Amino acid sequence: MSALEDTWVLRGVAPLGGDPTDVLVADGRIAALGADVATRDATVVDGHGLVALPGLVDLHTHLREPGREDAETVATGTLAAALGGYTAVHAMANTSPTADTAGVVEQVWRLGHDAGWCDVHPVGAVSVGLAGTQLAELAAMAHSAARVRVFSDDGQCVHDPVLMRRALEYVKSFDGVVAQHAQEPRLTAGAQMHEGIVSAQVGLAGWPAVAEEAIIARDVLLAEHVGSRLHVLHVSTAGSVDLIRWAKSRGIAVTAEATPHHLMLTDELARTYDPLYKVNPPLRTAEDAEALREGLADGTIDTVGTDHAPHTREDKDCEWAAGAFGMLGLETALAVVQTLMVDTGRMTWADVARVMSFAPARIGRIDDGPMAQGRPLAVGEPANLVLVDPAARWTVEPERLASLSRNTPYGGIELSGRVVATFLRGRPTVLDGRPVAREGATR
Ligand SMILES: NC(=O)N[C@@H](CC(=O)O)C(=O)O
Ligand SMILES: [Zn+2]
Ligand SMILES: [Zn+2]
Repeated sequence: MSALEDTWVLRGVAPLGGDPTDVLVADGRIAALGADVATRDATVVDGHGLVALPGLVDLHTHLREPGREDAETVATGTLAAALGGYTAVHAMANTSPTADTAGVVEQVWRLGHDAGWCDVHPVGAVSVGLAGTQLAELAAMAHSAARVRVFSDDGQCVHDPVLMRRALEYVKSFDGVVAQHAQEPRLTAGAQMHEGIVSAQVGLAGWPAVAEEAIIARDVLLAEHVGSRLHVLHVSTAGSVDLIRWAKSRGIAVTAEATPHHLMLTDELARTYDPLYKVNPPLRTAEDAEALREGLADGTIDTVGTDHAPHTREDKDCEWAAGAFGMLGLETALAVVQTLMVDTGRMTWADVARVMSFAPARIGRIDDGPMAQGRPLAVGEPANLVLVDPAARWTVEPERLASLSRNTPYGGIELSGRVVATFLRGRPTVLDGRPVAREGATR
């Protein structure tokens, strides 16, 4: 690569929404910050009016490869991630075969590396085949080339308390974390949507809030008992936020995630009977969504995770009960967060960097070493950056998304904030809102 290609000046950008400055990117790192940095041999990006954030990190992405390459591949999902401002994603283990061995996690890691859009950190399954009975080879995955630190049966709840306890104990030896999909299976058998007034009116089987809250209550106590790290995925109820607030006040090592869709959307959408709005956990009430926004703003909720869950048309263009659970998220997450939290004055851009980059990188233990993510925008740090135009307003058009699937719940909705550029260790993956393929990358 010539100097021209790997030296960049980002003119007049606002790091974390602060005072405008120039950023010099050279040799994959932030080489200088300040007014009028040298431009010789550099490509200049006019960044006036743009906010610079550390590259976003998702702790909760479904890439569907191996097994469901008709819904998403590592290449298409990570392209969607780059366009959404992400420089790293954690790929959930509910693939086919399950990512429950060193071999499968290394395969996913390598596919991500070869595609080159962003770093892919595989999540390892907690139990063999996500079956919830036998512990998977956690240490082998941790010590593989993929260096797995996050373990989850996401899609399924680790409902056996003994298995959950063993997993929490086991991951301590390599500073891992168990990420729980909190869903009591007996209380949610056959459930289709949130249990409440709307489910009664539309006649769909309900998924009660207590089915989530009971597992969170149990798991924070288990995490306290064994002195291990617990991460709660896709928190969806006001009661869950209260439980996590309580656990944190006791000093329990729990972190929690909210998804963009649980922050923005409610169970009223089930009245459409369109399975586009069918997701696990289900969209809840307006009061629950407000409690999540409050918890995100006050730090009870640590991260926004997309739970990007691509599904094919065949799995979504059907009646509600037959539809698959899940919705897309990578290309819209930052705009949803800006629209709900920044434009309303509830969060600053520094807060956005915290919940979408610093905290998820720290939880996943990828904030260290040459591949470090979620680092401050400072001289010497790896140049993982996203430039956002906060003044842009756009209407989500499902057909224009890079994901192989089309199941976004935001089609036709106007959001604010567009990703203009994404840099992965000094190399642009997105410029002018369009993908920039790396030479020799797989497609
Ligand atoms: N969220 C969903 O509704 N679906 C996810 C699984 C999960 O995150 O539980 C999927 O893999 O499709
Ligand atoms: Zn889940
Ligand atoms: Zn998920």
